[in-house]
Amino acid sequence: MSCLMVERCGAVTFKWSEQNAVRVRMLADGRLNTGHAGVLLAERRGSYPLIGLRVLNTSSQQGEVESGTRRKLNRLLSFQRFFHASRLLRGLASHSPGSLHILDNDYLGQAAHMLSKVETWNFDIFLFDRLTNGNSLVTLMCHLFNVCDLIHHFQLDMVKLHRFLGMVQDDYHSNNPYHNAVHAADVTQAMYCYMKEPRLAEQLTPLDGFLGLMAAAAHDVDHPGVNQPFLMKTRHHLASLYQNTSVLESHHWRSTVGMLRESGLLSHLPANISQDIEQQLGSLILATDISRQNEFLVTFREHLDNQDLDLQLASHRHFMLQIALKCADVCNPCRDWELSRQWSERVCEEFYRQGDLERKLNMEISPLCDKLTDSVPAVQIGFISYIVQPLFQEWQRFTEPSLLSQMMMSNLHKNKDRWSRLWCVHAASETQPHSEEPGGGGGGDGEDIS
Ligand SMILES: Nc1ncnc2c1ncn2[C@@H]1O[C@@H]2COP(=O)(O)O[C@H]2[C@H]1O
Repeated sequence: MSCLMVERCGAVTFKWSEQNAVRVRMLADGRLNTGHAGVLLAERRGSYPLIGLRVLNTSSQQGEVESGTRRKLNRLLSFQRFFHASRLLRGLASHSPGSLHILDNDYLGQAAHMLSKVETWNFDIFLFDRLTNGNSLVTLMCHLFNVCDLIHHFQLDMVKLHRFLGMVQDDYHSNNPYHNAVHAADVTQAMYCYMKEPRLAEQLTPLDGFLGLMAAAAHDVDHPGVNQPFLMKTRHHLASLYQNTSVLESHHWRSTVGMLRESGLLSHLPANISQDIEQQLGSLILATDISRQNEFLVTFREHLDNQDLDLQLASHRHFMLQIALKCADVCNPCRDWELSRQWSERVCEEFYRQGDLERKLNMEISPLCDKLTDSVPAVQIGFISYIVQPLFQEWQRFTEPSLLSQMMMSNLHKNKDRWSRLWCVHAASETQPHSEEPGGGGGGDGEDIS
């Protein structure tokens, strides 16, 4: 028992202890300088380029940036790769098949108990992540693939599946407060709940189930923790690669395709099938671009008004998978308050970090990213009002309405009221008479939210 505890603590310590973190970072920097990691990682990920954040020299107005900041920026997008490589070199890959063995039986028992209720809306993904020692995404996906009979249906090789899921989980940045593997697991759990909605479940094929879960798990992989406008204004090479259009989503998709090919997960399928899967995954992941919210909402509303959704048509099922994934991606305000509040704080923390970076670089601070003026309650009220509520109103109509969608709407209203009360308290405590009005949403992406 004590031996197990030491190993378990060791695993956690490796991830979080500042001392070890510094060591890993120094290793990362060393490799960055010698270029060894570039070689090593290029071998591991042949399909897409190593990311280096080139925010420097973007504008003469920005002036000189001190070298410490320069180093930090270089790390912003590449650290995960170096971190992962260093773990591989030391045989510490978190997704090794035996990784759960270092957990107490007690923890495993509780995690298994949670999985037996995976379709419940108050599933606590933060607790599940702790119980699985940070392996929530891999553990959840393996479980869902089993219960949906996808392993048997697609004759998947379990080793390859585990390897693929491990790569996906590891390529999320654990130092992002919001866009990390726990968010991916949360979206996957929500997606599963939505695919279980009677109106959808009756019609979905195994391929739909496979695509829905895979897209949810991978939809934000390798997210750098800053948004598209930031990548554009800093002239990041991904922005030029994807011509300033769905830059992050395109990267999430192409990264997923790279990992699929590298793991060989679909290599036993005919080429036309695996190509179709890659394309459909792309269409699903690209639909999560929040700047396309209005486009999807209008089409969804039209279908509902005309009552012309025919879920026996593959194209209509695909559209509903896109909508379900979009709902899952922004469903955190529909969760119970305690879960919802944590996501709200995390997403705002990520916005504020971007804002702090922009301030440091003498750049204009992006909407919602200024911790001095954009309070969490104000950001939440705007996001709920302009993004979440309009989408979930239509989703509720689609489900005719189901118990789940009624519960989500009830949570949404309660959470909005609670943020409104908190906003009043916050506004009253502000000394300046011109405290901000609640508004905006969606992470300052300049999205169309009319
Ligand atoms: N609780 C929240 N408050 C504000 N914005 C959010 C919240 N949850 C999600 N978002 C935004 O919704 C966006 C959905 O797409 P992204 O993952 O690119 O980035 C996400 C965030 O910018």
